[in-house]
Amino acid sequence: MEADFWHTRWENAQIGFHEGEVNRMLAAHLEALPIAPGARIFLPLCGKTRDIAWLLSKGYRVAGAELSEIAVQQLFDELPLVPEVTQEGPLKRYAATEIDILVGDIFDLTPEILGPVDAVFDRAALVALPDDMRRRYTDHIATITQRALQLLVTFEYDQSVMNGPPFSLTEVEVRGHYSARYDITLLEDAEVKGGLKGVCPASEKAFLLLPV
Ligand SMILES: C[S@@+](CC[C@H](N)C(=O)[O-])C[C@H]1O[C@@H](n2cnc3c(N)ncnc32)[C@H](O)[C@@H]1O
Repeated sequence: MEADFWHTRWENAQIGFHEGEVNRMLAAHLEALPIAPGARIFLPLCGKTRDIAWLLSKGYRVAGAELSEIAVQQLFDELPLVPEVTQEGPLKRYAATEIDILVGDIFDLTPEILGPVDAVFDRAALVALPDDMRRRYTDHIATITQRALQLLVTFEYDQSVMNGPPFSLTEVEVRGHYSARYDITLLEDAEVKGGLKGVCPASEKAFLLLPV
């Protein structure tokens, strides 16, 4: 997806992907992550997800990356927190106590700008990207996080019935992207109640990726 696609979605408040409450897979499986209290968790393509508020309330530190400044302004308004905003090369950093969100193209994010992270929570990030961007994205995530462990949430459905995003990913494709770098465990495979976008039978999967 091109940047304009996402900017337009945020400008027009077409954000059906936004859950408005903590993601069920995150709440169910956070305890499966071998991380210490206060760990720093990175949410790529974070939008204004309420997962951030939930993780902060559990005592974790949060980092995020998001293209849309509208999304990030709404995120801080809704937390509510007043950010300090600084420019870091092509990115902006919105920072407050225990939270840093880098605003701009995630492919401009470097390990130095991101800083060390202990885990990645990928919900609606890998599946938001078309096939030709996914290989670049998975390589980049592994690089900028120095192969931090991941909790990854994906959807699988008949792609001929509906167009993405979110795009359908099979377990084989997830393994194709990540098995050279991580041991992969399928934690849960659950039917999406009512179907994806209320129309398409789908399953939602949670994977734990531990660096090898
Ligand atoms: C499907 S939404 C998911 C948002 C969030 N993870 C959630 O669960 O609500 C994908 C988000 O990725 C952002 N995005 C898309 N391409 C991006 C890029 N290259 N760099 C940073 N963010 C990007 C979009 O603006 C959008 O907010």
